[in-house]
Amino acid sequence: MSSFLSLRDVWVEYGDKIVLERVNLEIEEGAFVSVIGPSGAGKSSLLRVVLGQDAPTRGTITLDGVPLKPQCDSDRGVVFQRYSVFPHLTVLGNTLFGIECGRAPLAGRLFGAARRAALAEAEEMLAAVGLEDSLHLYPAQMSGGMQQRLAIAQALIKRPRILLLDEPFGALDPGIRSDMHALITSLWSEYALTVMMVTHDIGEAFALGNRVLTLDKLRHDPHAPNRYGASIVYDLPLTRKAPQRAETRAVLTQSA
Ligand SMILES: Nc1ncnc2c1ncn2[C@@H]1O[C@H](COP(=O)(O)OP(=O)(O)OP(=O)(O)O)[C@@H](O)[C@H]1O
Repeated sequence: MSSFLSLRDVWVEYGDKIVLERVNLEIEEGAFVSVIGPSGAGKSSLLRVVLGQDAPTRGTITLDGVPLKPQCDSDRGVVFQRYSVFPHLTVLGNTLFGIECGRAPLAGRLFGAARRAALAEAEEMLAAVGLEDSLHLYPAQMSGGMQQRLAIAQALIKRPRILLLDEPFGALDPGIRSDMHALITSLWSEYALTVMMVTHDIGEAFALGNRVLTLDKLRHDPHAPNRYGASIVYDLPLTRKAPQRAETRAVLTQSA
């Protein structure tokens, strides 16, 4: 039986450069997987193939036993290090846009009762990330932490089953980072997410994940540095569990 997300013999190559080779990975639903490794090891490349932004050059990726489509879809949401929000839309507009794109792909706009329902949904999601008092602000009027909260709301509004995080807190100050750690832990449980997070911060990897993967090259050829790619060299299961819903409610209320 295949697990929730399954990578079998996945390779990522750019021309003659092998970035990832023979990546085999089984991820259970509800896991929080942190991915660490040296710069250039292929962490973001791994995330991109799971997101469907790039297709692996070899191998297969399945979600619930079904091959992943090589395109982004609502099963997968993503948050990058740099703000991926639209500067010309307010907080509410940014969040609503995600719903309208999904439900009215041609017009890009909902009307009447459908729009009112979408607004209520957007407001609820923004409350969950602690932005209920900032609905009418534009991104330029907000701190980096608030912009990342908005980016998380945008990713979650499509109700993805997998949340992909690429250095999501890398640009934030330490105090704000720890608030964001509490928030993401709460959302992991509250929305029953499977999370895959790339980070350079080993402390963050172990603090947030319940499984830590290290990507690195097992083989090096100093005369041909592109010849071998990285694979998973360590795969550490941790005993950390997603918090209970009652606990997350308390954190969400505090961070609001
Ligand atoms: N589109 C591309 N075309 C060619 N090479 C690429 C492309 N994308 C990534 N690479 C190369 O693949 C390698 C892995 O890049 P990737 O960004 O996945 O690594 P990373 O582990 O996330 O690095 P970092 O920690 O520095 O962000 C790098 O050598 C990079 O230059």
